[in-house]
Amino acid sequence: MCRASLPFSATWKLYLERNSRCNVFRRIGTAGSTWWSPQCAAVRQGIVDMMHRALREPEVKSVVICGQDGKFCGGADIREFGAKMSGPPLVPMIHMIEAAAKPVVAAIEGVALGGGLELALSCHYRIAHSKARLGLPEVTLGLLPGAGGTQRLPRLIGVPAALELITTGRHVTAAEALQLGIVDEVTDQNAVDAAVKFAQSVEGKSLDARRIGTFPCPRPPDLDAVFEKVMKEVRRSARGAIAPVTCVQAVHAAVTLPYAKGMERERELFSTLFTSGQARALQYYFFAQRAVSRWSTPSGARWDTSKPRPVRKAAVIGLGTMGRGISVSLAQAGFSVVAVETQEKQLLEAKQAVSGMLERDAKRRGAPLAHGNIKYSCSLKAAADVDLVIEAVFEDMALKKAIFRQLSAICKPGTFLCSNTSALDIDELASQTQSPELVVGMHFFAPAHVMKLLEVVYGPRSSPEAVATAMQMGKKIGKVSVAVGNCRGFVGNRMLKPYLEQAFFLLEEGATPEQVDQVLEEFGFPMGVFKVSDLSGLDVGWKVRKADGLVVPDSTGKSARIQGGRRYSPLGDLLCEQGRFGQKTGRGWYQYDKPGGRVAKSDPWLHRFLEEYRARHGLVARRIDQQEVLERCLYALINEGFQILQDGIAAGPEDIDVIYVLGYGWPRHRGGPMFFADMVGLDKVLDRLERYHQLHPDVPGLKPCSLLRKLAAGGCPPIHRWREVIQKPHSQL
Ligand SMILES: CCC[C@H](O)CC(=O)SCCNC(=O)CCNC(=O)[C@H](O)C(C)(C)COP(=O)([O-])OP(=O)([O-])OC[C@H]1O[C@@H](n2cnc3c(N)ncnc32)[C@H](O)[C@@H]1OP(=O)([O-])[O-]
Repeated sequence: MCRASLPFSATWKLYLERNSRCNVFRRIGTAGSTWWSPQCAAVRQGIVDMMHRALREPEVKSVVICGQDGKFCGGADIREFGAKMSGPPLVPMIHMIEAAAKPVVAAIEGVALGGGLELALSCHYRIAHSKARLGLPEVTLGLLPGAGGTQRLPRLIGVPAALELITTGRHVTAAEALQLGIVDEVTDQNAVDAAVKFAQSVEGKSLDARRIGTFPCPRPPDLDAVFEKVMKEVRRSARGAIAPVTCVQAVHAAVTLPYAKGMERERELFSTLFTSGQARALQYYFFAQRAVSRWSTPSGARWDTSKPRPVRKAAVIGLGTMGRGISVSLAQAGFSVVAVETQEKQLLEAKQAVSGMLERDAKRRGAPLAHGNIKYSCSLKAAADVDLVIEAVFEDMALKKAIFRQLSAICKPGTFLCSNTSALDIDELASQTQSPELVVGMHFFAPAHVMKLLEVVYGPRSSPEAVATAMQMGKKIGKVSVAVGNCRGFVGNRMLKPYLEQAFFLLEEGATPEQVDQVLEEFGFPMGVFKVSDLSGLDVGWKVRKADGLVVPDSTGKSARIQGGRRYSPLGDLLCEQGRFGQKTGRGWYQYDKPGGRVAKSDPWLHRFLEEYRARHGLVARRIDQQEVLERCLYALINEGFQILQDGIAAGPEDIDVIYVLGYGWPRHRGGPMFFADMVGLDKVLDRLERYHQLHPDVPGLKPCSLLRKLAAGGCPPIHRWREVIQKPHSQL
């Protein structure tokens, strides 16, 4: 319950009590509550009652609303969305605060997010601690600020700034909030004390100019053009997400309608989003991203029982693109880094490149330069005294093995040896060392200093301590780390294989790269599979396929379309043989204006090549519709995801979904591949896979995995119950 105290003569403090780290509304009140839950109803009731008392009692001249333990409020409790709302409604409560005849001041410490900021905006003044963060992140949960945020913020800070904050959900610092005019004062001292002092200083003054709901909304002179431009931009970057677009509509209402009508419009739009599948997906993803830190392995090691060892000094071996990005990430996080590249010339180039990256980043963030944290060396011996090594040399097992053997001899006892391999066997690398329990994979994604994802790969011999240390290290450098088992390609790249394979098969059967890419981009991927292939270089996969012995002609001299009894498409290999490696050579699945060009253009050569290829192999092109493109690519990938769960390579569907959203451009508003399967319906996914497998019996990737069958046979339990089925291998569910 809210409680009031009178520590300062005539100012009441309304405490928003909480007992959690984030102070969401659920936890305002000792048991925790949301605006919708009974406990939160009690909180709202408490605020309403206390406000009534404060307004009634003549000796009270002002009110301060604050959180406890240094946090104002993180907004509504997402877990409890959907529960029936009881108690005083939120919006009238906010109106009651705004209409109060005595000054109400919000003392913002920690965070004021979502409904928390909306509450603060209903106060007449806002005082923030300098370390506080403020924002309306509802859009990231598939919602819009539904308690007046879309109507008050533009009135307070103007339409362009409000649109930017509401459509991105970006948090701002207290300093930026002051600059924008969201808060009235920022303090380094105790914000509650400052707010109380401030409240006392404005007692008795007119509040007419302080009620944001009564402000006219500033109207840009070229209103239609402004909104048209913003809408176009938001639609483009939203890639099918509806919440950002709806946010723009809500802000438009603030400008074009009187306040009360604007609030009605906000409520209508909020209700539409609230029940949408996208909101479900984004809220699932919010928790999935947090769930992956509670990792476990099939051997029983767990996040809460395995202790990481401190790492102060780390070495990066190999300073190609990945090694440079990793060095930058480590240096920025304050680790002391030894960067090793055996060739002097490459070392010098890498040093310049890393310095440039650090400088640009420091400038962008206004942060101090982290140059001094990195020492460069041509010798592996420089890694002798580090606590952890990340090897990032070429994807070549023989080379990596040699390095692991040397590192094992050079490094001090207890040094963790990690490999940034994207697919190779961690156990094979561990077997080269004297202490295989210290070996894990740390698979970064390019560009390594930008991409948020890290796959931490444990082998059968990796110790829980090694996994815990790599996971913690990932967290320290700002990554979302996901612990995964050891297999070819781990989770992300393993699932990519059947997806790519289907894309190639579709070309053989009559599709074009443009058609496949368009379908995938309309689904929400930033780039279709063929554009990604051109960007990352076709030669990468070609090298791997050659090493795997797949690039061989058949008995008639044509490139083989069956390998090891299963269908194989040599299309990628044939392009590489023509020197078409993608953007870097100016030609790939598309053409570019020059080598290194970025804008993909349809290439008539490629279309002719496909026709000739089909003719050579006796394939007759057919019309392939959008649904088939999507289902074959995505369901093959999802099927592999189920196989990964069945094999225990990922502990749960959340791990896979986080990997796909953060590492492979899976649209966040679709939750991730496993969540998407849940939304589509497991029985439907199974049915379609069965059908496609009947049509293509030589494609094992289309054969539904037994876990999928089991889940479908068990009545398609919701995604949060899949773990129960996975953990009970014999369960019939
Ligand atoms: C009518 C309309 C009203 C309004 O417009 C709608 C809203 O307000 S929508 C809401 C708008 N608000 C937002 O979108 C704010 C979303 N939250 C955040 O941005 C960060 O959590 C916050 C900055 C608050 C703390 O960061 P941090 O210190 O790094 O800590 P952390 O992130 O690790 O979280 C700690 C624990 O709290 C959990 N949890 C957190 N938030 C919520 C929640 N809202 N709910 C439930 N739970 C939540 C989180 O899962 C975790 O649990 P666990 O079991 O330990 O894994």
